[in-house]
Amino acid sequence: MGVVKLELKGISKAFGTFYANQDIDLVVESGQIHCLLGENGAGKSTLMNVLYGLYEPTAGQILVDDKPVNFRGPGDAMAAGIGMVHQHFMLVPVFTVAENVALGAEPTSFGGVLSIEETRKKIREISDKYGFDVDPDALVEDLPVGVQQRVEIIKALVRQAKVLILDEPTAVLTPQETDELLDIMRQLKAGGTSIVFISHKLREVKAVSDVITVVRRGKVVGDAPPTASATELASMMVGRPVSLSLNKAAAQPKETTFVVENLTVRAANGTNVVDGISFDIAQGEILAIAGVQGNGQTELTEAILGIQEHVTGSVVLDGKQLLGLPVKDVLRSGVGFVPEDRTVDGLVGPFSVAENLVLDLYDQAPFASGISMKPAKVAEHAKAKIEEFDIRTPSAGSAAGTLSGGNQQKVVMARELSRPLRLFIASQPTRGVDVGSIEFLHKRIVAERDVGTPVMIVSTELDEVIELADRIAVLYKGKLVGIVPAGTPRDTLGLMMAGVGPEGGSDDQ
Ligand SMILES: Nc1ncnc2c1ncn2[C@@H]1O[C@H](COP(=O)(O)OP(=O)(O)OP(=O)(O)O)[C@@H](O)[C@H]1O
Repeated sequence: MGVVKLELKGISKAFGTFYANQDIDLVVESGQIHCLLGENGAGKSTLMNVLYGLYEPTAGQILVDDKPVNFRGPGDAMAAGIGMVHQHFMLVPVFTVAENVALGAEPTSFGGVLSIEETRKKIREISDKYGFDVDPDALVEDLPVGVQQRVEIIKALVRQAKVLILDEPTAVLTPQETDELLDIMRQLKAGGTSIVFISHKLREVKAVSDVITVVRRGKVVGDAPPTASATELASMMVGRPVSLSLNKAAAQPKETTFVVENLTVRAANGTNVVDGISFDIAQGEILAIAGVQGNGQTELTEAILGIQEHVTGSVVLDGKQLLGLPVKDVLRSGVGFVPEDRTVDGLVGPFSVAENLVLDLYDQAPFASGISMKPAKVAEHAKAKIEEFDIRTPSAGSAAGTLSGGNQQKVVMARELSRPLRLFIASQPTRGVDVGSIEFLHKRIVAERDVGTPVMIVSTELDEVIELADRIAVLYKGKLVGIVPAGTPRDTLGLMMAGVGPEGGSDDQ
């Protein structure tokens, strides 16, 4: 027996005196894809954590098939037929798919522990039914992200989930993996599974949702049909009209001050993950590096920053060779850097928002004099940046790690864009950020260009590349397929991302 109807009634969740959810009513009908749409920090993940038994609500009730339930943990939620796939997967990399699926299965949740043999059989059944194409004997660490995500979905389905919560599942996927996931969601729905889907990408939301509930600042604003336009949805979630296109002025490039020549990064297995790359960026110009994730982007930016080993070639900024310098000296040369994974490299989670906003500057004027820090200056700076970048945080003293994903991203962007820069490098600058804040951050990046900073954007989002770039360099298997001007047709860029040069020749060997 599965869940037919799931109802949240008057759910509130407070952290201290701050209410992340306030009196939320939501009904998820059987076999529907129900989207939750809302700004960063609106309270979507918090609500899902309440529904999955991770947080106890401060007030309100959850009803499964009209009966009140009380979840004391995810085990209870699973037993009631609710499954959740988190953004950061909870898989053991060195185990096989079947071992991961069998792991931690609670006997009561589906009427008995499964043997590995039974688990493999079930995985095959589910995989065939929904077209998952997952091998139960594959090692998880060998699987692409998109397939690992399917393993998480299988885990939930083996535990007989009838309601599946997917919290920003496409944030980590390539465009092709995203299309495949949307297809899987449609198949699951056809099989009677309901899905609560969280995404900031309006195109996806409109493509798969049956109903869209918009939340703002912890409260439900209302429902919208998937036929609503992207602009309507955006303004409903933000509470003001949002412009979805940037309309930036043409670049006025000046002197070329950043030059990369023949940059090569050799991996432990002897292959070149970055293979003889050369490009330059002028002051007042944005070069976007496009490409499918995993084609050398991470290694390229890390090589420039001085984090990678086995790097050869040349990286010159303002006439100075950066290769071989410690990271600290690279940053002190005026390089602003937004890493692709903010939780690992961008923030110190237990530190406050205010401290994170001065991470590279805490020992310099005006935030320090001699060896003593000036807390009043740090607080003043935080107040200004929180306002300017619209960082939704209970206070400047809150630990950065407790902020919502999109707001953590805004902290990193605010910090890096708030000092005099000679070069700005941002990887996935708007990952997990809502449409209203994307509008702001994109304008801010263009403003940095317009004060004369060379800007390098690395993005797997073609929309973002097209929006921001003055020139576009496409990376494929560690090599540059070509550097083309802004305005190059999307189809040409798509082909280049698959390794086909701008003139039509294949760069694949
Ligand atoms: N464990 C926690 N402790 C304190 N505050 C928290 C905690 N978890 C969330 N919050 C606060 O609750 C608010 C809502 O966060 P939540 O993660 O639910 O937002 P969201 O809508 O999922 O945002 P995003 O789109 O950026 O992921 C945030 O302002 C955050 O600071």
